[in-house]
Amino acid sequence: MTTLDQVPIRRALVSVYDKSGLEELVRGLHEAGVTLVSTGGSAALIEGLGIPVTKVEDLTGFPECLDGRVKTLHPKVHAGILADRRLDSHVQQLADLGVEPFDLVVSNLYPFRETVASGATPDECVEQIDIGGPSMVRAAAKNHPSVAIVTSPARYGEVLAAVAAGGFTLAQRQRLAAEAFTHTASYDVAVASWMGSVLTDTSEGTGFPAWVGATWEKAAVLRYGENPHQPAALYRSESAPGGGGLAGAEQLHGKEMSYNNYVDTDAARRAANDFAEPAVAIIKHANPCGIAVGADVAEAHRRAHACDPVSAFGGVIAVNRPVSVEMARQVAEVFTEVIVAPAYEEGAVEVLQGKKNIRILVCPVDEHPEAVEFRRISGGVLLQHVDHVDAEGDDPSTWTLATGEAASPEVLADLAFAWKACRYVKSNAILLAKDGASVGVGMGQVNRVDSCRLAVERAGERARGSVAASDAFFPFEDGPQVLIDGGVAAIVQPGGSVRDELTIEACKAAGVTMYFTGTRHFAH
Ligand SMILES: NC(=O)c1ncn([C@@H]2O[C@H](COP(=O)(O)O)[C@@H](O)[C@H]2O)c1NC=O
Repeated sequence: MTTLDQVPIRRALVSVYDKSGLEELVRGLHEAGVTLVSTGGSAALIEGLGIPVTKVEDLTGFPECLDGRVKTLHPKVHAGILADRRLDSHVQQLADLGVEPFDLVVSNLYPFRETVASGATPDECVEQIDIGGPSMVRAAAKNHPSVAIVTSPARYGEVLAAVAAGGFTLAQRQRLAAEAFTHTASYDVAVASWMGSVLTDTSEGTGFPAWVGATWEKAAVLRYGENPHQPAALYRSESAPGGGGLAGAEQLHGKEMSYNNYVDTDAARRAANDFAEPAVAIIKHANPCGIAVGADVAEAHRRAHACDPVSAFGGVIAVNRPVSVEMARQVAEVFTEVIVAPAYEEGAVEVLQGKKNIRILVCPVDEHPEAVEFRRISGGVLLQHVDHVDAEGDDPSTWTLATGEAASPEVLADLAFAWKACRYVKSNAILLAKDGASVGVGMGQVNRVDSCRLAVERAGERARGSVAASDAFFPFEDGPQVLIDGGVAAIVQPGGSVRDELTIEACKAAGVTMYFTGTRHFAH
């Protein structure tokens, strides 16, 4: 079979919902002598420009009908798109049938995602499921050896350049075809996801639909992955609520973000953004080495940093309010890999830019944080609801006093802070806090007593009079005993061990208050 490298563009089918850039495109096509065929709204726009255009209904002899549900779904259109002009038999059949071939199809689809996001009714959403558009796009993409398909207004400049150059090359048509199938595949995933979870419940009451699809668009190739021998890239979710999140953050300064920077920054944002008051989290290797709230961000940062200044070196900082100049000055004193904030007050970025290497990111606090998280395992993926604050058992008024005197409002506030903060620490997690700031963190140990030792050791003298939170129950009294010996005044933990009595006895003997939350906050 012969290969058609360049196919001159003489006849184009135009049917676009997004009409941006259409005027320049059709003017350019017309000036280059390209014949235009088009659907209702697109044809009206072209006609309005004084450019000759054949309406699809005049081509087919069949009116657009059913409120636009049937426009291009006609053999005269689809035979013109699908004829493989490398085959004499196809060329002959077109001639016999009196069908003229198309060299170019320009189409983009009804705004289904946007309609769903607007809170439209199911009927309105269904009406925005494009049928004729994807059929044309897929047909032209399949037949890329003969036809060029363009789905993005961003490509219109290339179309005009190709027309002038004698047509798209085969390699260009292949790339456009791949882009077109991405366009329709991503569209269909959005439709199928909505149908299987919003329109109807395919989860059989479990809350997890029978099928889950997601589409991701390459945003950047990273220098490398977790280690230099691992190639890596960043892909952006095409269905993320608001389309933002960390993957959509704007970088104002500094070296390119690395794979590990993204992982740590994600952990940092998650920790800082869950607090209502000004909060700062400093993360190393996905664990907080300091987390604190304050009257303002500068105070929160000072206190978070003070938790473990040694580990904060080379850390990633997230803050849930605009960075002030005062905070920027403090941050600039310490080697910091990344700072991420919803905004920067005037002058703050300039102060931070004094440090050549710090990566400065702007990323709004997510209005609708993702409710479900995925974790890949070999051959599959695990889904779970994100462990957001306000889980049952997070409100101190629901806690049970297991032993000791009821905590004063100040101590209770510290316990509530510690309980909230410890969920951002990898298990087994023990977090010591005082006055709304962590003072010692024991993370990621394979037994809870070692996490207690680590937290107390890191807190040093500050352990005395602090409060402790444990992300899960104590299986034995050895862990709590370490905390008691370190001078901890009160403990909060889920409770629920068969040996809770031993832990209660140890606290009682030391006069230490202990609350049970009934909720666990493992983070693996
Ligand atoms: N039904 C059809 O035959 C049909 N053919 C093309 N469309 C869509 O109609 C839109 C363009 O319509 P108009 O040119 O009338 O503004 C495009 O988004 C295109 O994908 C159709 N609409 C829906 O399925």
